[in-house]
Amino acid sequence: MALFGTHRNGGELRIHESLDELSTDLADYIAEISEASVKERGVFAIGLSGGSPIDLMGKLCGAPYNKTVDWGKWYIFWADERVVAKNHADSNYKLAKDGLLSKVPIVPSHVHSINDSVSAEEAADEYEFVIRQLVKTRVISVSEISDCPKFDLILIGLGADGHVASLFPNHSVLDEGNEWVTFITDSPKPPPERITFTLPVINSASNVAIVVTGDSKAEAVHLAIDDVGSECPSLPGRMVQPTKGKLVWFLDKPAASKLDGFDLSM
Ligand SMILES: O=C1O[C@H](COP(=O)(O)O)[C@@H](O)[C@H](O)[C@H]1O
Repeated sequence: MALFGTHRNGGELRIHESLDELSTDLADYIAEISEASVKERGVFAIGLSGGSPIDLMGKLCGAPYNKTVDWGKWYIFWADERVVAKNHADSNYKLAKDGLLSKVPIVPSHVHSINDSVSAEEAADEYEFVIRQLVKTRVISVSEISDCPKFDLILIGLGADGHVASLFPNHSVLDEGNEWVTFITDSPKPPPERITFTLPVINSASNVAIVVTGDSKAEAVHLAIDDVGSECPSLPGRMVQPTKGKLVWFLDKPAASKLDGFDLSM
C-alpha cells in the first residue's frame, strides 16, 4: 500500500510499494487532472519530459483510461527535449510517441514537438513562440501572478545529480528569469544540445509531478525534499516549488529510502 505524506513546502509525497502500484496511481492522477482541466477550460495542456516517467505513464494506454480519458482535448508539449532527430534513440518525442502518443487517439496537430533541424538556440526561440501563440488563444492558460504560461500539468523526472527537465546543477540556465524556453549546448548528460522550460515556467504550472524511482536517485531525493538547511539550495529538484500550483512527488521505496524518517520496513 502506498504511503502518503507532505514535505517541507506543503507538497505531497506518494511512496509506492512497487512500480506497478506507482504507475497505476500516476495514471489515475493524470486522468483526474485531465478531466478537471477539460471540465474547467475545455482542454488539457501537459508538458512532458523524458526518462522513466514516460514509461510509468504507460497504463494510460490501456483500460479504462483509453476509453475514459478525453484524448481529443489533450495538447502535448515537452518540458525538455534533446535537439536530435525525432527518430533518434535520445529523442524525448520518440520516447513519448512510442510509449503513449501512438497508442491513444491524440489529435496529431495537438502534439507540439520542437523543430530539430535548427540550432538549439533557434529551436528554443521557435518553441517559445509556439507556446506564446497558444497562450494567446488560451489553449495554455496564463499565470495570474506572472506573464508565464500555466500548464495544467508538467510531468518531470529527477536525475541522480538532482537535475529536472534540462536544468542541471550549477548551470547558469537555473538563473534564467525572462525566457520561457531556453537552451543549453553543454549538457553534462548526453546529448549536449537541449531545450528546456525555465524554472519560472515550471513553477507557474497548476500541477507539477516529479516521478522518481530506484535507489540511484535516493540521495538526490533526500537533498531535494528534506530539510537539509543550506546544504543544497540550488539543487534543481529542490527549486521546483510551484507558486500557486500543487506539487506531487511519486516515489518508489528505493528512491525514498534516504528520506529523513523513512523506514523501509513500513
Ligand atoms: O536527461 C533527462 O533526464 C531526466 C531524468 O531521466 P531518468 O531516466 O533518470 O528518469 C529526464 O526527466 C529529462 O527529461 C531528460 O531529458
